Amino acid sequence: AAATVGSRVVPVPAAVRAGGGTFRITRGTAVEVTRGSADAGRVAGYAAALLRPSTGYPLPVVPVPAGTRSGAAAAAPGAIVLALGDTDRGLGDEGYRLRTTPRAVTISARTAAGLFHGVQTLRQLLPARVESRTAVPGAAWTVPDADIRDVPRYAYRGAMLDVARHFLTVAQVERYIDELALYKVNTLHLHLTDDQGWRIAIGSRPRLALYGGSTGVGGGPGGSYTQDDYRRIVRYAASRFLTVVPEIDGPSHTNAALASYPELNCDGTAPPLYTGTKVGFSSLCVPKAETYAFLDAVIREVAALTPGPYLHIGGDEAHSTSAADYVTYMDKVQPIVTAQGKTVIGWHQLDSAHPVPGALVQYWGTAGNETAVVDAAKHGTRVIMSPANRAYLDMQYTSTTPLGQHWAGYVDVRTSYDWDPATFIAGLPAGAVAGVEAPLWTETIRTDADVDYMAFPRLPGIAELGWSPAAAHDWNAYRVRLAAQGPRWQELGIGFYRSPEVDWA
Ligand SMILES: CC1=[NH+][C@H]2[C@@H](O1)O[C@H](CO)[C@@H](O)[C@@H]2O
Repeated sequence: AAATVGSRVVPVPAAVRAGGGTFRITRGTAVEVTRGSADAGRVAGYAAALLRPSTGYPLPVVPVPAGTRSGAAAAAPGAIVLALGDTDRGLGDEGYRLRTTPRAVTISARTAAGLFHGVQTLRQLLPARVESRTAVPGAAWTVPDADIRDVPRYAYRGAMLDVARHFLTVAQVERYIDELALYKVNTLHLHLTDDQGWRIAIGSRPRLALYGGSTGVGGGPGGSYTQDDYRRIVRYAASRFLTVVPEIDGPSHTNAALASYPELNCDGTAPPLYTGTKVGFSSLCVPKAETYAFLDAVIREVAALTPGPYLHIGGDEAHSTSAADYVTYMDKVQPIVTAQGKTVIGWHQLDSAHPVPGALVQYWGTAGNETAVVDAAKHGTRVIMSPANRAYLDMQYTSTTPLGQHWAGYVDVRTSYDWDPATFIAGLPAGAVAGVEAPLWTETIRTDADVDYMAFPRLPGIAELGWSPAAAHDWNAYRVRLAAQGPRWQELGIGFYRSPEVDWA
C-alpha cells in the first residue's frame, strides 16, 4: 500500500498503511454519499462526472443515511462511499480518510472539502487513463490497497494568476482552477490590477475597466471581468473548494487607474495607457483625498463580490512613492479593507509600514536578511511564502527555456521543490508561516499552453510543500511521483515542460 500510494500521489499523503485489499470499479459500482449535505452531494456528483467518461460506467450517485454505510463492509457490493461525519476530529477542516476493501472505497471526512480532497487522491490512485473524456475499453479500474489518513500541513495553499499584464478569460481561469484542484490547492489569488490593465468592472468608476482594461503588455486587446464574470469565477472556485483572493495593487502598479481618472494623479493629468513591462514608475497621489475615495469605492465593491476572508492590497515596488508616503498610504488603505470585514494581505513590503492586527504579508524575496519580516512576524503578522527564486512560476526553468523571466534566477523543477517554507527565512518563527503560494506573472504568458508550460511540473511541488508533512520531503522520492503525473497531464491536455530532471513515464 505505502509503496504504491507513495509512488503515485502528489501531494504525498500524511499517513499510509495497508488497507483491506484492492478495489475494482465495475459497471455495478455506485457512488454512495451521506444524505443531507448538499455540498457532499455535489462532491459525489463531481466524482461520478470525473469517472463516468473513461470507465463508461453509469456510476449512479446514491444518497444514504449518515452512519449506515461508513464502514466499508456495510456498503453495497462495489461502492465508492463518501461519508461525511465527525468520527475523526483530527482530520480538521480539510483532511480525509481513504480506505479500500474488495467491496468498497470509503472516503470519510468532517467536511465536504475533505471529501473533495479524498476524491483527488482517489483519482491519482486510479490509472492515468481515468482522466480520459472518452471510454477506455478493457481497462481495469483498480484502486490499489490503501488505508490513508491525510491532513494538510498549512491552511493557506495558493496559486496566483496575474490577469493584468495579459488578460485571461473566465474560461482560462476556470481551466486553471481545475488543474489546481487536482493538487489540493485551496486559494486562488487574482492579481486584478496593474500598470498595464485594470481587469474588474467597478460600477461607480466605469472607466477603470472600459479604458484602463482596454489593453495589456504588448498592446493587445486587453479585457476585463464584468461583476457577473467575477461572481462566476468565485462560484467555480468554490465548487472546487478554492477561495478567491482579489488583489487591488497600490500605491504603485497603478498606471491603468491613473490613466483612467486624471484626479488620481498629483498633477491632475492622466498618463497614457502603458503596454511595456517596467515596474515601479507609477504612484497614486498619496496626499490627495480623491485617492481614498477611489480606494473606498473600489474596495467596497470588490469586497462585496468576494465571499472569502481576504483582500490583497499589493504594496510592491513603490519606487515612485516616498517612504513616508508609503506608510501614509498603508495606514489609510488597510482600515478601508478591514471596514469591509476583510483580512488584509500585502506583499511583504507592508512590513516597512504598520501592518494592522491580523494582516498577513506575502513574501516574494529570495531570503537575504529579512529582519522586517521576522520582526513583524514576532508581532503577529503571519507570512505566506512565495520566494521568487522558488515559487515564481514565471521564472524560466533554464537559460534556454522559451517563456518567463530570470531576474530571480533560473528555477528548475528541483529548485522549486527543494526548500522548506518553515525555515526559508532565517529566524522566522515556524508558527508565523500561514502557507505557500505560487504566483504566475504574465508579462510573457498569454495562452493556456503558456500557463501549463510554466505551471507544470512546478505547481504540484509547491502544492506538496503546502500540504505534505515536512518529514516526507524528499526530492528522489518526489521525482518518481512527479513522473507518474506525466501521463495524467497528457490525458488532461496539459502541455507540460518535460524537464530532464524527471524520468517521465
Ligand atoms: C510582487 C512582485 N512585484 C513584481 C515582482 O513580484 O516580479 C514580478 C515578475 O516576476 C512582476 O510581474 C511583479 O510586478
